Order: sequence, then structure tokens, then C-alpha cells
Amino acid sequence: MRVEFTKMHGLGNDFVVIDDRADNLPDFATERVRQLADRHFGIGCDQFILLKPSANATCRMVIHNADGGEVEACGNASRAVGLLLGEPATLETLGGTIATRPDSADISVDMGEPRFGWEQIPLAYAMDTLAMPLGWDALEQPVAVNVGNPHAIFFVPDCDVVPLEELGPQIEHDAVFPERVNVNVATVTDRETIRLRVWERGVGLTRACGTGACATAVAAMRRGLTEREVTVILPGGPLRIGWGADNRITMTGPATVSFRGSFAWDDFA
Ligand SMILES: N[C@@H](CCC[C@H](N)C(=O)O)C(=O)O
Repeated sequence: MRVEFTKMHGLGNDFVVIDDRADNLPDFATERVRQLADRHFGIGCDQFILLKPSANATCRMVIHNADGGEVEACGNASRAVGLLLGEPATLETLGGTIATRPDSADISVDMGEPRFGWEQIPLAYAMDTLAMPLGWDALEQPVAVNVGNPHAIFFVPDCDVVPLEELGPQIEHDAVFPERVNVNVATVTDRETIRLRVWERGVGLTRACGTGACATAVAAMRRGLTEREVTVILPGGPLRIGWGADNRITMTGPATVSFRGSFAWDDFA
């Protein structure tokens, strides 16, 4: 059996997308996803995205990190799937149902409402999520936000000099985050602009993280550091993030098809 895929990216955060809305493919086990995502032995991607039928939405978007683990949300992949579907659509995810729509050359996504309760992040025990009383070397007092998936955001004078490849994995796996966490280091450059680098749970450093941009924007707004509409500049490029009076987050940015291909099911056992 051959399986068709589309290789896509949002600002360099890349995906293998498989459209199984017809629901006739066998299950993708963790090990098969890991092999497909491997950059040396597979197709290579940060996230593996499977589209399945949904009773209540245009489709169900199943999201796996490169380590094989299934996760609740992926902002950049939501834009990519929005581009593939080509018209306003709703995507059922483990983190909730979100809505995508074409917006000029970009795709806009209604990412839903952020959550701030310690048990909603989740954290291991009760604490202030606007300034967690914890630190890892020079990274201190993060804001914790759940935007479908869990994020810790550290505001620092210059995010480019933080050794995120060392601190990211330590923080991701700290016992205070029972479901692990995405680690964001952010620098507010003015009231409408934030620079951001992200160590993604289950992947590592990526060129961009859409949910990280949403969580960071909301964290900056909660701390009074920015206006309610900001540009978040990631290594792969900018995203526009708004947090409306209706408490919903909107993310707007590009999505791109890199190439299409197919593989034999038995090549990835
Ligand atoms: N790249 C993503 C986030 C993907 C999931 C994340 N690594 C997690 O484990 O929660 C994005 O664009 O949001």
C-alpha cells in the first residue's frame, strides 16, 4: 500500500501531513511516526499531522511530535491544514475545536481561549502562574499558559543569548510540569513587538511555534508589557497575534506546501 503525503511548513516549523479523511489507513503507531519524522532515516519533520473524519468539524487533526507522542495543539500546523482545506474550516483537536480562514496571502486561526489555572497548565502543585516562584539558572519566574497545550514563558533582556539547547530539555522534563512543557524565551522590544525562541516539547529547538507565539503574547499582555495586538518575531519569521475582548486568541501568518510525495507502508514498519 502506498500512502500520499504533503510536506508543509509554517515559518520553517515543518510537517508531514497525511489526509485520511476517507479513514482507510491503518493506525500510525508511535514508532512508525518517529521513523517518518526522522531527518536522516525518514521524511523528516517537527510534527506529523493526520487528518481524519470528524462528526462535529471539517476534520479531526491528529498531531504527533517528532518523538512520536500525540499532543493537543499545533498553531503552525493549523494554518498549514487551513491552507490545504482552502476555505474556512473547523479542526477538531485534543486541545479543542479551532477555526481557520484564508486572510489575504495568509491563514488566520481562532485559537480559542487561554487557560491560566495551575491545574489547567498543568503544574504539579498550586502556585502563581503569572510569576512561578521557580528558576533554572538565569531563567526565573516564568508565566505558565495553556493554549490547548502547556507553555512556560520566560521574559529576558535578550532571548538570542539564552542557552536554550541546554536549559530547554531540563525545564521541559522538570517534575513541576507533569505533562512536560514547551519552553519559550521572549524579549519585548516595544509594546507591539516580541522576539521569541522556543524549545518545543517532544521536538527541541524549532524555527517557529504558533502556540508558543500565542501563549507568549497572552503572557506579555497579562503582565502589562504589550498592547492586545502584537507581532511575534520567531527565527522563521513573524506572526500576528491578537487577544480579543471576547477572550479568544487570533493568530495570523503564512503556511507553505514544500512538496508532495508517497511512501510504501511497509518501508516504515
Ligand atoms: N509547533 C507547534 C507546537 C507543537 C506541539 C508542541 N511541541 C507540544 O508538545 O505541545 C506550534 O506551532 O504550535
